[in-house]
Amino acid sequence: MSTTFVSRYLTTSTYYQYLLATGIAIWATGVAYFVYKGYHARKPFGKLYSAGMPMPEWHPILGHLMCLPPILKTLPGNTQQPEAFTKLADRFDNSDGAFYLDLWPFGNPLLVITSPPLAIQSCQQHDLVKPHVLKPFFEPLAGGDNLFTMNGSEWRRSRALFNPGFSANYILGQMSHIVKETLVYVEILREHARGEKLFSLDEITLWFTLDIIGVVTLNSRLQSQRQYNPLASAMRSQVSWHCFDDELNPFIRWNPMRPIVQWRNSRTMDTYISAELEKRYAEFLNGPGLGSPFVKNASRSVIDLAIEGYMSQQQNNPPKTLSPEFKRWAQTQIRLFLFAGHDSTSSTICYSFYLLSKHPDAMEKLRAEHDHVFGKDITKTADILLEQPNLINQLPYTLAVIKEALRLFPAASAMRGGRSDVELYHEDIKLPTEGMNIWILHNAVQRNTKYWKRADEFLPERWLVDAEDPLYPPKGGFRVFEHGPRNCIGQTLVYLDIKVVLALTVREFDIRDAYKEWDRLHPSEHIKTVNGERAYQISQGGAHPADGFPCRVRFRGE
Ligand code: HEM
Repeated sequence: MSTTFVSRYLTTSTYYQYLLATGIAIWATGVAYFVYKGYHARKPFGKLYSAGMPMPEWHPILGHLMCLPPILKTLPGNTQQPEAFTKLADRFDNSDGAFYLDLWPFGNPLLVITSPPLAIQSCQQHDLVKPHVLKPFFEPLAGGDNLFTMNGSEWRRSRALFNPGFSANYILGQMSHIVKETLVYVEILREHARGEKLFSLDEITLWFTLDIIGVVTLNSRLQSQRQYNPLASAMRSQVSWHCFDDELNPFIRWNPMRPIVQWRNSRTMDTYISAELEKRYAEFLNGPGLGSPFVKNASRSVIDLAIEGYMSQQQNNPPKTLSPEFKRWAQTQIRLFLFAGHDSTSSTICYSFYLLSKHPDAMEKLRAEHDHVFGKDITKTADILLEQPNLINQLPYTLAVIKEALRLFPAASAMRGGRSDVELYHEDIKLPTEGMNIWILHNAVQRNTKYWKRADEFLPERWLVDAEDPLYPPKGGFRVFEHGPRNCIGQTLVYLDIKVVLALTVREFDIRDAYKEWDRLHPSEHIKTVNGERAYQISQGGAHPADGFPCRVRFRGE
């Protein structure tokens, strides 16, 4: 009996020793791997630093990790990363155009661009690819490689396929759909005005922009402003569960529920889109070719263009059902359009209302322009727009207001992958780009005081003056939709959409932020402004106004 005891004891002890040794070996391998990766991550920055390239004080072990905490301390906890980077640029010399940033292991190697000439070089003069780091951001939203993240011939083919759906003429032809959805939005604003309640403007606007992009993409009404729609709800849920690169809270970053919820949302979106694809394909097969270019007023919605592209590859012998590969591809593109098409537009609508409410003189000019173009009877505006959609192109001041909102509060930015044979020229310095993710920081470029006069002021007039006027926008300074081949495919829709919204709302309502009231209801000691701005931008898909833009709306004159 005692022998059994000893052998068991020895066996158990050996087992624990084995376990301990394995643990130590794994830990040592992990540490060695971490050191190896760290060394290779820091090495290029060491060279750049020694060569005097623009960057904050760099440390061989910590890189730039210690630069950010003092800045983050001065900002609200949820502010978007670009705010911290812009502030960082103010803290060292030689930083008015670009600077390198080494944030490993919390971030990828960055070359941050803050000046128009360098942005032009990055996106227009060189044909640089979209880098891999964009993929994890888009994966939960689109479900795979998509028009935004693709490169090379795959991207060229897809872009050429979808371009016709976003031409100025075709988008203007969507006026009746846009007015229809906007009238629902206006009715919801009326209900809020009657109810005299505090509400989130961003929230109701997001559902509205989803309904617009739903029509443009799927050729069918989602009606998510008024009722539950599985696709729209899953997309909004996916955005709200999205984890951003700058998320430091480990409980949010590694929330075990996230993959489950995102998987379920993905499945809901794919199932919905798959059914729409099947339905539309059957209509194509059985009907006169609804999306056919030979049919007058043919639809060029994203879904129809995708199916047309598929059919054109079938050599006059279309199969009875869509192939699984095509369906997978189309689902991904459609999900991307639904996300990109609603998220940033909503934010811009909120900021347009916000800036107008802070600048009564601009609001007065805007209303005068609408009175002049549509007449003083505001009940007729929608019908006038339906009868003469072209009138929407006769609103120069309205367009200037929207551009100024986009300049001051850009909802997105751009990124390109650097290359060993590409250097950017900044004054007399050559900036190597190899191994860097070149981040064109629209916030910083569009407020760069070296190029823009009165950069932080809301001045719609700058979009209406002659080139000799000091206020005139600098070349390449307005990048909100980027320039060059990878520019935003949806920009015409954005302008049309927001112009219609303003035309149908500003003369009926006074829309004001209610941040003071919100802060009274949600007291906290935390910092709540960025450069004195309470409606600062946070990452939530694209950049959105903090706290969903709490707001109150009243009928004008009440
Ligand atoms: C205020 C609203 C919007 C802003 C600020 C915005 C901004 C941008 C920017 C900056 C890019 C280029 C990114 C880069 O170069 O890395 C882009 C690309 C893109 N946008 Fe938008 N966008 C808006 C609305 C829309 C809408 C309404 C749609 C859909 C109809 C859309 C669909 C896309 C797509 C598909 C791309 C990728 C294009 C390509 O690479 O070929 N966006 N957007």
